[in-house]
Amino acid sequence: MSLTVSNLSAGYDGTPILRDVDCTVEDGEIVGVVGRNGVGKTTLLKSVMGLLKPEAGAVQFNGEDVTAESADVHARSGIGYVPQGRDVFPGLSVEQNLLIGENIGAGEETLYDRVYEYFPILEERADQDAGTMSGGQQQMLAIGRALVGNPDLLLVDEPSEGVQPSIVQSITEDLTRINEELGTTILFVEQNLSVIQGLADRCYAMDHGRMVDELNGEALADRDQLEEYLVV
Ligand SMILES: Nc1ncnc2c1ncn2[C@@H]1O[C@H](COP(=O)(O)OP(=O)(O)OP(=O)(O)O)[C@@H](O)[C@H]1O
Repeated sequence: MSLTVSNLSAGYDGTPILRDVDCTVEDGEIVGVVGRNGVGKTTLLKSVMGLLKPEAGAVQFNGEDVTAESADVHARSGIGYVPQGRDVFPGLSVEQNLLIGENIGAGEETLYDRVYEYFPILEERADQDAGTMSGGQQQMLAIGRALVGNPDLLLVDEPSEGVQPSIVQSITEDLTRINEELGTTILFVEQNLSVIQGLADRCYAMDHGRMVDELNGEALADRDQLEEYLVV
């Protein structure tokens, strides 16, 4: 797995948001994208997933130019997407939500057993309507739905949003385990400092639609440095 984003520019209805964005994700890495509200983090993930057509630049996945491909082609070629706000289908059961993930994923080998192993609550609540679950449980379901199709790359948009603090920590650990045990590469967007530091091998900082910094090692461990990109 490799992902290379080069000189990417994208926006909405002619309003530019991303400007000349470059970033790479290597096989097996967990890479974060940090930045304040509205800097373009979600727009970047949507552009990578093919949910938004870039105006310029390129997205390469496994060495192939996939800039013009749609989201369903990306999903079948091994990219899983966990959207901001989770977007589970509230009136469908947990199991039906997972089945949708299987159908849009690569489809060769499904990972129901592994999903239930990481998130036992999803097996316990398999018949329950997704909309009746807590924010944290819905986040687990959204991750499980993306994981069940066995993606090589998982894009995760703000896993801590709307999730109570005790569950945030456990979701951070679950994503780390998924990366270590399944070899799933992860690119995530986040504003929660402990999630960023607990999860990322390195991270990019965005401001006004541009990549303005890359933090790893000591810089990533330095709370003050990270907070520059998080505190308004
Ligand atoms: N569908 C849309 N149509 C028009 N403008 C949009 C749309 N989605 C986002 N924007 C605008 O694009 C800019 C970047 O939004 P984006 O969601 O990418 O930021 P973000 O860094 O993910 O922030 P947040 O953490 O608040 O989600 C914002 O100014 C936002 O208002």
